Amino acid sequence: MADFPFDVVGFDLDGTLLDTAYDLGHALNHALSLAGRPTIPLEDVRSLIGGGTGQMLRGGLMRTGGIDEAELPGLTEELVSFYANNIARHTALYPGGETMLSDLESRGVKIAVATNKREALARRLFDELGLTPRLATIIGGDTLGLDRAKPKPDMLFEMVRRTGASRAAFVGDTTYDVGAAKAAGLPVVAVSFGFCDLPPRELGADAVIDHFDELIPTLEHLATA
Ligand SMILES: O=C(O)COP(=O)(O)O
Ligand SMILES: [Mg+2]
Repeated sequence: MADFPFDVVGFDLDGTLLDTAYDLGHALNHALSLAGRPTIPLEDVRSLIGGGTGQMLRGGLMRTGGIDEAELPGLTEELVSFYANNIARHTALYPGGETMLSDLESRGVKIAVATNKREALARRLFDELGLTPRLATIIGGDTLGLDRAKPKPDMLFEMVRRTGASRAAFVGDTTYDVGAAKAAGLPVVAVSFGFCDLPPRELGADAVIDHFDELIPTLEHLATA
């Protein structure tokens, strides 16, 4: 259908397209154990996801006694390597994700990803889930340099450039996503089922959806509003 208002829809990864909380939490707790810290419950891990692996580890260490800057680089690598080897044990698309992606594809819309996760981890995860061939581009938090990660707009400008989008929208779950999209001048939809670092309706998105079934009608509505 050529009349869909957007030719590219970009997605955040963690807490938006994929529920990664269990596998990320498992990796964080592995790193905390190596540091002699207590583990933290999965429910508490969710609020630490969105700023990238380094931020999640810092948050976990803060909650369990504080950060020792000297041990941070080594622990980060331990976390990343454990996560890479256990990346898709319990990770899956959120409900309705498969249908929503097919519906966008059938309208000729390109699907892109801009995540603060390291690009190599994102690629590995999408490869394991068989989703990589469906993605026009994958931009990670380190792709342009960590200083240009969301909430800076750079990753979304790069997404538009790489996909040749004439009209793009973005979908995310945190202030990092909404901040980046707004700074890049893109309409943004927040998902209330993600890791949301603020109550979803306070994220400042142009619309909030509670299920992926709502995404296509919401984007159509946004384009005419
Ligand atoms: O790994 C993270 O903490 C963030 O990743 P996201 O940008 O896909 O939410
Ligand atoms: Mg996210």
